[in-house]
Amino acid sequence: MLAYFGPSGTFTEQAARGFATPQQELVPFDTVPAALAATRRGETEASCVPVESSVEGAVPATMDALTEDEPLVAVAEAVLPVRFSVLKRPGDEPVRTVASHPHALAQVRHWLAEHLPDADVVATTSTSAAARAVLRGEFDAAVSAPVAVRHYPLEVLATDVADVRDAKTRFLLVRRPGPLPEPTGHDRTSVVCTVGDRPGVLADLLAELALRGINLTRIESRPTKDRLGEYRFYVDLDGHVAEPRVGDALAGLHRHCQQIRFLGSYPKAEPGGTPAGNDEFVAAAGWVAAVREGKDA
Ligand SMILES: O=C(O)C(=O)Cc1ccccc1
Repeated sequence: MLAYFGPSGTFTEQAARGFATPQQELVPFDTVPAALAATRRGETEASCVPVESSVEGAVPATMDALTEDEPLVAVAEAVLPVRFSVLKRPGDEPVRTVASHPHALAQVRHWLAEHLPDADVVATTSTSAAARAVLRGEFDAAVSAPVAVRHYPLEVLATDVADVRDAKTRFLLVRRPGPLPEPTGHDRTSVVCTVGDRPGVLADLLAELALRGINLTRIESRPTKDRLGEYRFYVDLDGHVAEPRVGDALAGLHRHCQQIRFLGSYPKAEPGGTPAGNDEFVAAAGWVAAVREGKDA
């Protein structure tokens, strides 16, 4: 069974369908923490959750839920193009309220200002939770994934709605810790670093990557929630922990962090980034090993 952030008809469901094996059952959960909790309890083999949007940045609910409680590790990622459909109940009633996930609302602000300027905008847990609520009569319209209309008998008011063309969202498939995916030469590694309050600590983290030629693809801070001004850093970098340079860099991060959590090494969904170029690191590690054994100098 594969858990996903639902209910039926979310963008996350589309991503989950891309990950699922033909015999794997997909199970929707109304929140990201609920989906992840089912995987932590072992009730589902894996969870598919949204992690990052090219327009709105990180999905805080996912970042928090991956850091709190028992560790889960990403084994795959997917990147989906995001365009919205606006759905309403059939009929001529005016649209006074529009609902959706905050990331969706942020991506259609201009469209709403132009086409539904008087409507109140309401945040829901997901885009399809908004469609479901429209069907129940709680709101008049929902900003949804185009597939939502297959799940909810609503009328399409508009399609292809997006203030930003070519918007994309990245999703992760996470499991309980176990064997890692094999390195492909085109991987991403994610970690969360909790650091103490001292001058230069962030520069120390970045130096571990820079001096090994490792490309940083994302760094985000989130409050630890323990004390005002105390943050965690979410770091995504090019490469796989099995590569000597990445392993060395993670060991370096570990030395600078009060806490560090490994969130996975997994194949990147899209081309780009720096090529691995690991040969000199492998050669160097081999030389050190030989020196230690007294076979080289
Ligand atoms: O609510 C959904 O459908 C999701 O999967 C989260 C989301 C919201 C907006 C854009 C992309 C993903």
